[in-house]
Amino acid sequence: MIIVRELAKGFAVPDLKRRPGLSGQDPRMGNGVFHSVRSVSFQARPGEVLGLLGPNGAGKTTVLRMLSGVLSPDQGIIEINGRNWDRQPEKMRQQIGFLSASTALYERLTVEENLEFFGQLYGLNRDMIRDRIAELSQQLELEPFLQRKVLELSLGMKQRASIARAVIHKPEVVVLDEPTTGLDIMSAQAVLDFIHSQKMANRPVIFSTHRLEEVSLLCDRIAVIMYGCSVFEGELATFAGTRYPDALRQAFVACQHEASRHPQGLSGMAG
Ligand SMILES: Nc1ncnc2c1ncn2[C@@H]1O[C@H](COP(=O)(O)OP(=O)(O)OP(=O)(O)O)[C@@H](O)[C@H]1O
Repeated sequence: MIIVRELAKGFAVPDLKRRPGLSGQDPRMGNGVFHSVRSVSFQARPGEVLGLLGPNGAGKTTVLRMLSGVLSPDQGIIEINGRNWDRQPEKMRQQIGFLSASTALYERLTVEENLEFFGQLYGLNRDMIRDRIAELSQQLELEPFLQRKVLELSLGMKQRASIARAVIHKPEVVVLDEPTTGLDIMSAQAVLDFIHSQKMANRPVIFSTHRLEEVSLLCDRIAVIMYGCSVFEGELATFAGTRYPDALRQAFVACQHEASRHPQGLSGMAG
């Protein structure tokens, strides 16, 4: 189980007024600091899939980077299976499998060589790496291109190989930042099937997406983030009823309108 409570993260930014893409009413601008994430909370139990939703720039990637140990939070708690890891980024990396747009593979190595390399980095022995590659090859349909160099792969193949890299160490929690963005239908489906397989294996999965069909297909819970605050956290059905994905779209748009009306005073709504 992963519990995230009141995470916050700000970045020192010398000239906030000149930052592109920020609306004049964005309450996150401070004195030389942009408070990218102000207060985000959610949880996912074993076998639950949690969708992280929010408009561009809401703070989703920043939250996920804190979960992965890439960024340390200014405030808040990240607890995995009863232990608080947020001040131990090295240990956190062992607990979490994190995929983001910057999860890189060595282009001149084959997929299998990449997985062996990253498996060794995580301290897995030869047998463990072999078993894990076999398991992930099946889950992510990697067999046809395991022996191919990464530079020869399509975007969809690369993404599946990157996911395998991210979870080679069999983490407790899987965290995926927009895992299907830019993928064709078959590759996106392979990624969604993988998320489902993690759910079946009783592992919590947290993923961010702008695709509401994916949310309605896969998610048990959602966390909606606006201006760096979670404005809803709870079961999908509580947020949007059961008529997906139309009702979900309507609920999300209504939530965004409401948040834009008083962005300073956002407070969470638990479901
Ligand atoms: N290192 C940083 N320094 C300054 N500002 C940052 C930094 N990282 C993120 N931000 C800002 O924090 C805000 C939230 O960014 P983030 O990438 O977390 O949003 P997001 O919800 O993932 O957006 P998208 O859906 O477009 O991917 C943005 O305004 C972004 O420019």
